[in-house]
Amino acid sequence: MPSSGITAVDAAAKGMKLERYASGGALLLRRATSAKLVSASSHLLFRATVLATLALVFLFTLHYPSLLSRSFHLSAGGGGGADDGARSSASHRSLLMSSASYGGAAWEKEVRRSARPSRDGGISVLVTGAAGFVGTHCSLALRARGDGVLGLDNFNSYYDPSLKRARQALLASRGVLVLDADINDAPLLERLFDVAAFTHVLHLAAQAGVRYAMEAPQTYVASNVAGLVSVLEVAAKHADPQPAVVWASSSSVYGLNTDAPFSEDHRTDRPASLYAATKKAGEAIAHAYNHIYGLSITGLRFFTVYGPWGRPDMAYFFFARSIVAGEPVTLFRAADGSDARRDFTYIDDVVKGCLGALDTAGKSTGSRSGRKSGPAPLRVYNLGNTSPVPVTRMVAILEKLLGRKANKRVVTMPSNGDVPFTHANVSHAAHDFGYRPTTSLEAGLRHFVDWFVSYYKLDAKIAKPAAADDDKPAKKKKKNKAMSASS
Ligand SMILES: O=C(O)[C@H]1O[C@H](OP(=O)(O)OP(=O)(O)OC[C@H]2O[C@@H](n3ccc(=O)[nH]c3=O)[C@H](O)[C@@H]2O)[C@H](O)[C@@H](O)[C@@H]1O
Repeated sequence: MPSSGITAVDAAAKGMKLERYASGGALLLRRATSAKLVSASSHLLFRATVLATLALVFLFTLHYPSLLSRSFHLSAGGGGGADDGARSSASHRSLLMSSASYGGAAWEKEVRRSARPSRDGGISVLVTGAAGFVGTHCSLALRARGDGVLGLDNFNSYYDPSLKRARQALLASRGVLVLDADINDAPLLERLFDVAAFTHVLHLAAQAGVRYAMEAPQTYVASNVAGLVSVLEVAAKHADPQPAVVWASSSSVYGLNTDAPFSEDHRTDRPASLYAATKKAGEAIAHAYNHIYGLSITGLRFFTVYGPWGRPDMAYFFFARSIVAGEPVTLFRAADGSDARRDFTYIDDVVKGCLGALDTAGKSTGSRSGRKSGPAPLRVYNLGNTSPVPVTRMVAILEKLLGRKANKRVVTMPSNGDVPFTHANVSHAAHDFGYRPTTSLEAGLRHFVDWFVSYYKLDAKIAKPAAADDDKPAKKKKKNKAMSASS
């Protein structure tokens, strides 16, 4: 009988192991409980796991020290406007998405692959703000014609980062890599220039938005001033050879200028917002880097760019949302009672302007040694539509396309940095690289609404007019009782 007094059947039933040993002729029964075995093996497993984790952390820290600090940059920087939770979770996700590959051989290979042109004579462009609105469209267009494109974006939460992620996915499907990285991360920028021979930088990363500058002034300085300097520093002093830089300035630099249409020769010393002031500062900074380091620099003054994959912080975009949701839209009227007007410019026209500017940029003349062989190009161009439209008209077009009336509230323009009108003269861009905007606001907003409805899956909610004629005034439609129509 077993010395324990427990039968084999009982033991089996209780999950015990019975083992028999012959020792000195006596039958010994040794009992070991499953619990003990499990406990012993999990201790071993736990120790092994801890050791392996420590070893991995040690190796990781040795190989990717900059990544650990980058996670701080990403969560501390950014545009703001959304809660910190969203920002830090976006940063955390960014870290996860990039940590596997930053800095290693596989990462370098991917960077080179994305930056390499696929056509003879193609250019290689580092696009900052590549997951932004203009950045996405320019990157796609460059890629489509066989140029190399490597994108950077910090995916901040100034507006919905999931839209930026969707743009990133679209770019990835076309072979364009967009790294989670901040333009103020100078070591990373240097590393990129060591890995890939960029011929051009299309610098579009910025803190955009005129009115938000009153809420978060420091983010404008960090992105539009410090960030620009960071990019120009690397392009001027580290890249070898120096690339040509094309960057996004803004129509807002014309500020309180009253001469119209706005020409590049007009005054730009009266900005109406901090946003405009940082863009104006950028133009002065560009002058200095061109002068000292022989960097070829082109500033593009964009005029209220709109279209598919656009920015949700812009009026046409959030007006569309409000119209669909039946929420009020607030329209600003100039102090003299006139409607505010904008030279709304369609994204495809702007993309042509950006590519034209890249193609005609001309070479930088400086080198790492700090000497320049002669003067380099320094240019600035308006990229507008040349036909300002009242904001009230923009809303009327949206109403027609969405098949719903807006619930309008008209107020006198608050003192928020806005200017009453913009109007571009584009003769310099037309002369130098054949820039000719061709898209009417009606046609452009139709493309936007098509995208908007499909991206946000609004088809069921919106009965779009079958074939609205863009250029004729809206026909009277049956009033949908569910829609509010006060003005
Ligand atoms: O052209 C530019 O340089 C600038 O264009 C836009 O700035 P903005 O023209 O002010 O564009 P929106 O914010 O979309 O405003 C468009 C118009 O709608 C008006 N608006 C805006 C918001 C609102 O609630 N109500 C309203 O009537 C504004 O006064 C303005 O006349 C961009 O937001 C800037 O980043 C860009 O640099």
